[in-house]
Amino acid sequence: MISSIGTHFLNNSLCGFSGRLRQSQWRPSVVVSAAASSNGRPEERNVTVLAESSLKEIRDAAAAPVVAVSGGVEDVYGEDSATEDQSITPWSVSVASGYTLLRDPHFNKGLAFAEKERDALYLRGLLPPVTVSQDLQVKKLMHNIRQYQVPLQRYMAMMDLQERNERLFYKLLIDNVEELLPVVYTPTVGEACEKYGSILRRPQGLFISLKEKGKILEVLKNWPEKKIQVIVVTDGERILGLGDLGCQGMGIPVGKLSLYTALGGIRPSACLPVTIDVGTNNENLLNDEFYIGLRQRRARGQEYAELLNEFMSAVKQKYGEKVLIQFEDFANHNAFDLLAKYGSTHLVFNDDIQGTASVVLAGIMAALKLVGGSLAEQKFLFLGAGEAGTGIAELIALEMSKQTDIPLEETRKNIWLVDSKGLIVRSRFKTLQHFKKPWAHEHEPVRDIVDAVKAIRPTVLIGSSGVGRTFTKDVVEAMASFNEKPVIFALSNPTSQSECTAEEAYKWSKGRAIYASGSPFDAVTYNGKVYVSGQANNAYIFPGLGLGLIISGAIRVHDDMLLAASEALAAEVTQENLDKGLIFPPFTNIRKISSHIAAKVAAKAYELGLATRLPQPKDLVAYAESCMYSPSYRTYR
Ligand SMILES: NC(=O)C1=CN([C@@H]2O[C@H](COP(=O)(O)OP(=O)(O)OC[C@H]3O[C@@H](n4cnc5c(N)ncnc54)[C@H](OP(=O)(O)O)[C@@H]3O)[C@@H](O)[C@H]2O)C=CC1
Ligand SMILES: CC(=O)C(=O)O
Ligand SMILES: [Mg+2]
Repeated sequence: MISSIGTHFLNNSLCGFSGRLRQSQWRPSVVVSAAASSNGRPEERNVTVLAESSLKEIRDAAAAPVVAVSGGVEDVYGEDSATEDQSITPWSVSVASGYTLLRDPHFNKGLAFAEKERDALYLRGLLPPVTVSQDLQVKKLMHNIRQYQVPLQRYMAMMDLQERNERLFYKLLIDNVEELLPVVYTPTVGEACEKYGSILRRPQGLFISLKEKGKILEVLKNWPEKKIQVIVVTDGERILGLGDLGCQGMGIPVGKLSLYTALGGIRPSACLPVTIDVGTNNENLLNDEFYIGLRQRRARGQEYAELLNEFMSAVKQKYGEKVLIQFEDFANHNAFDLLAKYGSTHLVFNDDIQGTASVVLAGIMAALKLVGGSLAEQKFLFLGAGEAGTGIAELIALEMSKQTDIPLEETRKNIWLVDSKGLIVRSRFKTLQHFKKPWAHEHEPVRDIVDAVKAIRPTVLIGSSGVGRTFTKDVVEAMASFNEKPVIFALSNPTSQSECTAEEAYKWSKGRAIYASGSPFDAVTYNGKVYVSGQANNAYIFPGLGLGLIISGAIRVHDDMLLAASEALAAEVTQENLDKGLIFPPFTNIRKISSHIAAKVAAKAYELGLATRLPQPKDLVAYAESCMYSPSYRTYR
């Protein structure tokens, strides 16, 4: 009898292989199995699962004559076939039962192991007598987490759970998404990254530093999972609005990928968080004895480009063409170039540029139902002209152009941006970074945001500067002076960097603002009325977008997919939401929303000829739903 825990590994296994093979030529990814012997105890037997690429080598080697040096039966370890001066691998055979099973986060169920499972899997005595349901475990954990007053303690409790019992972690997160999103994601993940060195217990994700140059493919092979579908990678240089956190940025890919699973239904084992460590220019970290990254200033230029290139090539070699690589929180001087460079060779997506654009466009589409008028009739002003600002601006201009047939160069003229030097105008053209140049319109220089608001008279004001409290009372009052319903997005994260709070937006606009923020704010009561603000965060988009790319087998990301995602998200905003002033649907329905986004994105991939999973499923929403990971416990034989 083979333990069910091992069976899924067995499908592709190469049982009983014998042959001569150098140790370095093969590497089993998993060694698992329990087979009952006559006395009913598990008999350890090795079953190896080999990477596809290794199979040919193995078959070739198997065909070669066998020369065993130490006698005995030829075995699957290669031990017998190694010469005495060759080193061999001390394979450890683990049986996923008993004590080991309780410590395996993929299979552990804690007190939810049923009586039969406790017998079959040698758990008797290792657990107290009570058997509980997963729902009761969720209830207990929520009770425990609510006891922590400090958000970082809640974050650590969640990370501990993820390391202890993965399915329970995802069930908890999915069932309590509104309450726990701010714990595993912004704002708390920001604080976690700042203190990552001190709070780190077990490293999560894959760290690839300059030390691994020339060996990145080998490093990827160290990751225990082989079938990766989504990678979120950062180099830690622009973590939220907190700046350069170096290697400690790992909290971001880990957090984003937990949302890929919880909100988008991507299997956890298919997700790989990566931090590329090329040093940090953060003096505090360089002088911090607990800092976990390379203690050197950031590599730039060729050294940086070569490491990234090696990473991108290794990923494609190891996981194939269809692995989605999400760039996250790179500084803008690298982000745009990486997206341009790898956009034509890999399935890449920059969340800060593209995901943010898609979510904000969705929010604007919904806001227009409250404000009235078409997209092309709006005038936009941004504070912040980096990845988020120019990414959103470009997608809005594209959508306007599609809606009106007016050329893109013309629709861009409805959109103005302010950076740290003031309004982006034609006279600054020569000195502007390339991504700002399309926005350099004719206008006299304007230094401050408040003056820019008065000069441009936007209907929509968007904060993407990473600097908190920059939408002052004067700014919001100016917006409210010429807009019946001023639309204000304060996108910067975490909460400390928000351009203005929800309370400030409602109070200073006398309750007339339509407001959304990157990090969540509690409902606000103003003049006896309760205002609920939406969360304008790319977390609405990337999980569904990623699911859509995966289920269609897309090989490239296209702007039209971002527009499709925006439309799908905007369509989920109900009249009831709008009546409360909400321009985003509640996160409680996010898995349903993600399946709709995925379906629209996949449909677009098929339409554009970028899908490889054929034939196209008839009902893409139902197909997307059927592909989503469920965190409910499985029954073990
Ligand atoms: N809600 C969401 O989903 C998302 C939110 N964000 C948030 O947006 C913020 C910015 O991110 P990103 O665009 O990637 O960052 P970038 O560094 O690419 O861009 C920041 C921009 O803000 C400008 N800026 C900085 N300080 C000021 C200031 N005092 N006054 C005016 N402009 C200023 C910079 O000007 P200059 O170019 O002159 O230096 C730059 O143009 C971050 O806080 C991030 O967390 C990002 C992605 C998604
Ligand atoms: C949300 C996000 O991606 C950011 O703040 O960078
Ligand atoms: Mg980001």
